[in-house]
Amino acid sequence: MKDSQVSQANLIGGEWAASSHSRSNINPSDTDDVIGQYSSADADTVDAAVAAARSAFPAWAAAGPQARHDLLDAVGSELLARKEEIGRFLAREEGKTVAEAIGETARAGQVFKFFAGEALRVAGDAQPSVRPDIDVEVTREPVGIVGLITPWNFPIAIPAWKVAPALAYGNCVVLKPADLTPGCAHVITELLHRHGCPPGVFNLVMGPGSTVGEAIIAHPGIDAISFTGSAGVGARIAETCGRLRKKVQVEMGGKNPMVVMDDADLDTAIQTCLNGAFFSTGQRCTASSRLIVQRGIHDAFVEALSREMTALKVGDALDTTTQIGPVVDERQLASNLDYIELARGEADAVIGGERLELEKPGFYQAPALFLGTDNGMRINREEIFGPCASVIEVADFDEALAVANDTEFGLSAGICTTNLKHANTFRRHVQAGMVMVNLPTAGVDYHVPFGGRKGSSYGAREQGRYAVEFYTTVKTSYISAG
Ligand SMILES: NC(=O)C1=CN([C@@H]2O[C@H](COP(=O)(O)OP(=O)(O)OC[C@H]3O[C@@H](n4cnc5c(N)ncnc54)[C@H](OP(=O)(O)O)[C@@H]3O)[C@@H](O)[C@H]2O)C=CC1
Ligand SMILES: O=C(O)CCC(=O)C(=O)O
Repeated sequence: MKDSQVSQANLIGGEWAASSHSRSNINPSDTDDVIGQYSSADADTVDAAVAAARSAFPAWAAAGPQARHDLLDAVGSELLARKEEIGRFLAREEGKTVAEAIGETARAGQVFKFFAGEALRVAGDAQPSVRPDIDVEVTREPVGIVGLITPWNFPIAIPAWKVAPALAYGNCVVLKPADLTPGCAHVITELLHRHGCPPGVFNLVMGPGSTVGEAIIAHPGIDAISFTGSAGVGARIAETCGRLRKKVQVEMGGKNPMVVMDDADLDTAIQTCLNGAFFSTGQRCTASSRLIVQRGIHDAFVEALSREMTALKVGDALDTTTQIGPVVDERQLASNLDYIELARGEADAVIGGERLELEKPGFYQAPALFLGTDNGMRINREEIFGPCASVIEVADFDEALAVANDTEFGLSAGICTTNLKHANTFRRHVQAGMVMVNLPTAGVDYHVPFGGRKGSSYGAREQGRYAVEFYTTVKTSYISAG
């Protein structure tokens, strides 16, 4: 145990509430480094959080835009001012590189600032009625109490992009972060608390999804659920919320295609694929896991990508020379290694993919490239969520587009090409919520909608001004002079 180890509590009704159970938060780059003990909530804690949120809701819903703006703006400013310190903490907790973690922290700060502005811009509609002497007004009201369930792979940005719009539009929040990475959500909680968030408006309940998450989903006092995570859990949550008549938004996995055409600039294609497939240790729902490469460029592409991939430095997330941090935990690493073993049977060849033993005890894996694969293989159907990508060779543009769309997912899709017709046709016909031309499939802006189609997403889009659709409900009023 190190000196920096802390003991962190949940926040219920504006009070820090330690539980009798806690969980050790472990650094995946160095499993001897215990970051702290984080309280584990239970169903009673969830009850208390929901009761606090319900009693705070009328005043917060009526608080008006200035108070909401000021709170979110203050949190955003502090995240930006402290992005390096908080970013290093994120790298230590989750394992992405310091540069990526500082970038993610800045993104969380920008998200809070963006929704501070949006709190001032909640607009309605005034329309004439089709009947004489009647006015119609369409206004937006908060949904109520929202339960937010977040994953470990963006431990500060995803809580930020759910919490900030929820509060901006006048909702009260119960947040359950991933049990692997509660520390970053705790940082946001501490900032909201210190910058004067009224008691009960925001509540933090840490602990496992199987107990705390389930209690949030089932709770009759929660009006809406926003979830990001695996496809299986997301689908079950959407079904349960449908049955319970709760508003729901689920963001799940991807099997994102990156098409490389013969006319692509090879350097652009290599940098785009390296980033999209392997950066952030491949632990992004937007990662490019299927590299669909046209025959004429295939051999040069494979040669250059293999060379660049094997040169990537895997190591301690806190070492600034590291390019690929560790996998988040032993379970995810074991799952990646199982897929790599499967690839040894399915693909013609596998480059990399070994477990690495480095100086510190951590969950290190060499990036893996699967060659000579086809789109029907399991490695090309299931989300792996590690630094692993397949190459699928195709004859022409039509085949590339058909392979890109032949998946149950539809989150992000990309194409590397210098041909405007290919770029435009791909943009129009690819079945994905986000399309990238000569850019990695991962790494998105904070002020525009984020989300997918088919098995990747269900419900209204997240982020940007489109977030208003999920976090508000519309009321249509008819007014006659009488
Ligand atoms: N789309 C994305 O961004 C992400 C996708 N994934 C995918 O999911 C796989 C597994 O990762 P994992 O972290 O286990 O993803 P999960 O879907 O299990 O976790 C996401 C969040 O949901 C919670 N949760 C889990 N089970 C339930 C439940 N029954 N009811 C309510 N909440 C629940 C988790 O809690 P807790 O973890 O605390 O128990 C966590 O907060 C990855 O390998 C990857 O394929 C994972 C993370 C992000
Ligand atoms: O690619 C990004 O910038 C965001 C990815 C993301 O939200 C996720 O992996 O959950």
